[in-house]
Amino acid sequence: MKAVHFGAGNIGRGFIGLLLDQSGYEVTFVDVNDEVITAINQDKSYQVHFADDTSESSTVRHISGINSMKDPKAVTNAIIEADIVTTAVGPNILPIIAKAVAKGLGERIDIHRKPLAVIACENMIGGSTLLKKYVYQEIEEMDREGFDDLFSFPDAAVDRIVPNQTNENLLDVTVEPYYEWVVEKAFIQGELPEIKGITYVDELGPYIERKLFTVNTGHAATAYLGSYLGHTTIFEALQDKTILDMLNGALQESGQALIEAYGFDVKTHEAYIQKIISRFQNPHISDEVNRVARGPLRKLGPKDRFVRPASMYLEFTSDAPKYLSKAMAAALLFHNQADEEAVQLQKMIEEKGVKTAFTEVSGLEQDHPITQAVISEYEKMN
Ligand SMILES: NC(=O)c1ccc[n+]([C@@H]2O[C@H](COP(=O)([O-])OP(=O)(O)OC[C@H]3O[C@@H](n4cnc5c(N)ncnc54)[C@H](O)[C@@H]3O)[C@@H](O)[C@H]2O)c1
Ligand SMILES: O=P(O)(O)OC[C@@H](O)[C@@H](O)[C@H](O)[C@H](O)CO
Repeated sequence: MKAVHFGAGNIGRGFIGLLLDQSGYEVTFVDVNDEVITAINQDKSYQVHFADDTSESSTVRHISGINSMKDPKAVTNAIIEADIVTTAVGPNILPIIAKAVAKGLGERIDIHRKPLAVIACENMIGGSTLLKKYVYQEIEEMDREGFDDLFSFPDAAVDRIVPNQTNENLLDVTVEPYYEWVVEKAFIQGELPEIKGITYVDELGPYIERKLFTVNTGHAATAYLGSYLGHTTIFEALQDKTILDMLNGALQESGQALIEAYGFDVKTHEAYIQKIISRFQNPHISDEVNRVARGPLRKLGPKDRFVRPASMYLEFTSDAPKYLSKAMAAALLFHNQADEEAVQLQKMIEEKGVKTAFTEVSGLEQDHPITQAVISEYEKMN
């Protein structure tokens, strides 16, 4: 069996590539990082190390790489032969890879009619659905029916902390042992891909929102508050009791919103929260605040990890959530010259004022209770 995976980065190598290899797939990584692709083709294997007391590792073999900038035809050919296509490139890159996916699927359909699932493994709601939208923008109207018959874009939730890192061997990657990969099976054409570690569900909504609004809400809150208070790593930030308390507060707020929306069991959800906090406190992982805080414009967006759970919270209470608001204020105070979105956000704040900048990014009105709470926290913190 053959898999094409876009994005040979942290999650690509440390999670999706590993599980595909363990499930018997030959994995072709597609990336624009020439150093990584060259190393994949030279070494033909790499090690995934698990960050715990055991220090165990797993070898990923049967891999090859394509630099999509240098050899787009090879990407098309790989998609023609693929039994599954996956991505882990980041939400902003989906419109870019859509062209290559559309080309590959378009040529594939002329050659054979085997169904294919394309699964975007990104931290967002509806990642595969969005990729499908971009792919369909690249094809002729008359080709859509053929695509609908054969190709599915099941949405997914992926969870495994893989920090940025430098290792002696470029391709090796250290990951936390925990993982979860949930895929919506409803619209998959043909047989469900057999991949060790995937949980197929009928409806992804509760799973992706629980993951994004607990793991990523908590992670981002820790990162922005950590950055504000001068910490460098997530582990270090959580040694600070003020931040740990705020993290707990934010996860209680998003937790109440999730329990109200999806009827999760209160005790089970509390255990989920505590498990996640303990994952953030893994002493074997050094995860930089700047990685977790990356892309504040995306993270403050209407459907993302702060605004959406805060809005859900407000639906059943009369007050804006205090801790989520503090975390959003800290996001507005996030400075990192190496992060394009952070630079852009600070420029917006400087030019338009913080309130207008926040409303433009979050999609909330100026007089919305969440806007008011965030700006009031910002003024206290600035
Ligand atoms: N790292 C984690 O802990 C983690 C966990 C769960 C989900 N995710 C999600 O996985 C996705 C990837 O995150 P990551 O941490 O692996 O990032 P990363 O930066 O380590 O990897 C992204 C890779 O995509 C490649 N890329 C960029 N443009 C490309 C293009 N046009 N075509 C092909 N490849 C391209 C980059 O060169 C890089 O190798 C994101 O959506 C992230 O939210 C990350
Ligand atoms: O990847 P992002 O930028 O959406 O979020 C940063 C981290 O919170 C994220 O990568 C987590 O490590 C991951 O989602 C854990 O499953």
